[in-house]
Amino acid sequence: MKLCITGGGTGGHLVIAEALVEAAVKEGHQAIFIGSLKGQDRKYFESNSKFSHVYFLDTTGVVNQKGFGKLKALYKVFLAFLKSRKILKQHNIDATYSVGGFSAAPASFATLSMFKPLFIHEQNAIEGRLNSLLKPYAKRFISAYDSASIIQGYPVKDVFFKNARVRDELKTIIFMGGSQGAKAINDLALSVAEELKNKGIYIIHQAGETDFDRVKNEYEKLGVDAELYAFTKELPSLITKADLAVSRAGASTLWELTASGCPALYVPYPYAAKDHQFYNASFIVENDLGWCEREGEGLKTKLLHILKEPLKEKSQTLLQYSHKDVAKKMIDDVFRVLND
Ligand SMILES: CC(=O)N[C@H]1[C@@H](OP(=O)(O)OP(=O)(O)OC[C@H]2O[C@@H](n3ccc(=O)[nH]c3=O)[C@H](O)[C@@H]2O)O[C@H](CO)[C@@H](O)[C@@H]1O
Repeated sequence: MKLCITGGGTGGHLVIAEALVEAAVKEGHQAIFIGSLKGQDRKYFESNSKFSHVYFLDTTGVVNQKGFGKLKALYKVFLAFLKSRKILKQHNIDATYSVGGFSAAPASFATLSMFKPLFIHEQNAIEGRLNSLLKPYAKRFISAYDSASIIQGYPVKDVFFKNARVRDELKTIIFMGGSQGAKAINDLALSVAEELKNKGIYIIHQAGETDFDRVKNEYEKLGVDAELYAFTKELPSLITKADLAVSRAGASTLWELTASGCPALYVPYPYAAKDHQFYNASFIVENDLGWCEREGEGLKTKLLHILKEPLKEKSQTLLQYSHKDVAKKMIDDVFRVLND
């Protein structure tokens, strides 16, 4: 089977594309990638991936544009749609899996225009605009937050399950800002760094590329020896080391922490479309698996309170909420649909 995987923009979409291509290749299939020149698509797949071919088309987001900008963005999508049709034909693609984000639009529409099946993975608790638009025409709509989804669970990498463990005692804390870093989480970490040091709690901190130097300087001024990263491919092993996380509620990170059994305080990105990060974290709070607090004055107090909370029960229960082999199930499902 020859698949096209499309979409991206941020790490949260791209890790799903990565999980899918890895599962596809493992099952003896081939996959190409169609993404955008904008966003993080090239950083993830340009020089190192399991895709047989990768294409980065000239597209930008449409929904956030106004007036002439919107027309220009739509025209770019149209040109990329024509290009995608050529690419899909050239590779004789059987089906397309969209992982969402604006860069998914051209290849998704091209797939439908060629009467090939389109599969969609929605990462978030609130549907993205493009995903909602395409949903009625898709063969499948897979989401960890939808009880009607034919496949349950989130396609988390195996490594998180392999190294999962029950957290009992708070020795190490990890601060994570998602694929782009988060200033609010960086500021929170710095505001409690001395207290953590005094309690003997070791700090791991993924600060993002743009704020990295400032955060490094601040830790130096405070005399706190934190293990600091801008962006790191070592996140799975860092999460394994941690007993508690303070994190944005990006869907991939949230399900990775869940699979790992690491309880977390989620601080949703306040400007996420339709506040989806808050809703991503809602099930964590509703099921007493962790905590969620919006940015603002109460955040530091909340974290200091959580430092005294027991972790074991939450950690144990988190492990029961994870589903293994979801990416493989998604690929097997495409194969089944094509051979029905
Ligand atoms: C600001 C925004 O709109 N963010 C969205 C984006 O988040 P974002 O791109 O931050 O995505 P997630 O938190 O879902 O995933 C980030 C991924 O990058 C990995 N990682 C991160 C940092 C690092 O240094 N190294 C590393 O490997 C994480 O392990 C994870 O696999 O996509 C998610 C999935 O659609 C959404 O839920 C988020 O709301």
